[in-house]
Amino acid sequence: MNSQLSAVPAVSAPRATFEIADLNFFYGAFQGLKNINLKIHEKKVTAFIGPSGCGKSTLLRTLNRMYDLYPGQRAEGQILYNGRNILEHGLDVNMLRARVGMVFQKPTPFPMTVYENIAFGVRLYENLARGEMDERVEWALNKAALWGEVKDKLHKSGLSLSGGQQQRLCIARGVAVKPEVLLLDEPTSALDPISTAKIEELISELKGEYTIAIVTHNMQQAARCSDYTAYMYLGELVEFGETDQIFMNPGRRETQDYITGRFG
Ligand SMILES: Nc1ncnc2c1ncn2[C@@H]1O[C@H](COP(=O)(O)OP(=O)(O)OP(=O)(O)O)[C@@H](O)[C@H]1O
Repeated sequence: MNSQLSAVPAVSAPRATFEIADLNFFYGAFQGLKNINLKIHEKKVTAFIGPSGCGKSTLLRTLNRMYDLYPGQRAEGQILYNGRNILEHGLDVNMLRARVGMVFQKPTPFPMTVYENIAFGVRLYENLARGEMDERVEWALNKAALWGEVKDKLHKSGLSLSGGQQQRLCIARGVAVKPEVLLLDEPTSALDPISTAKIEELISELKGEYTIAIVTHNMQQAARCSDYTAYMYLGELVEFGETDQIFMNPGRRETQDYITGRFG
């Protein structure tokens, strides 16, 4: 008998891109997030779900300190990103936002050409020769599954594209600076079903290379696109786990009520 043990592949825990510990967030005197503890896993999609006003966008906006732009908003606690607490004073927020890109609910192309929408952000961080910039623009538009539709319109205004194309242009703009993380805040809520399907396909493709966090109101979208799901309610994280488990076998009654539409 062959006594040699067959090789068992090692199952390693996924690496966390962000480790959020005891995070509290305040809009002036109002507390928008309460003691959040959560890991966002590397090269996976994490969906934030929960009823309106529960703090999903607030949580997303802490991950690249977008809230810094608004007076009176502040975060306390710790968000470790590559071993560093990004909530610390003195952090270079521009560098953070280059590593952690964001796409908003409403497509927000700059009032510039398709080409410039992408080149503009790249120029903030890199000094590329014209040919290299052309390559980067094509690469980013390909990543966002948009190149075929716009390659003959590179010098037309980004605002002349359809809503779904504009949103993919915003994703291309985010990807062009080669971030590590993409934060998507309800990226398809303003789009028709065909554009929504394209963005969902894109999310599945991008997750091989990027850590993605997505806020969505669409339960099917969370179930289709994400690997992990966080259910939030009134500023608290109620339940977090693998998406299959959260949807098929939630541990908390509140989570089940929400995902089955019995909430409220
Ligand atoms: N600028 C602000 N000033 C004060 N309170 C705010 C501000 N933005 C959000 N809030 C409050 O913080 C809480 C969380 O809001 P947030 O936008 O994160 O919720 P959400 O879960 O993303 O909601 P929705 O699904 O409706 O977008 C809400 O009670 C909201 O009213």
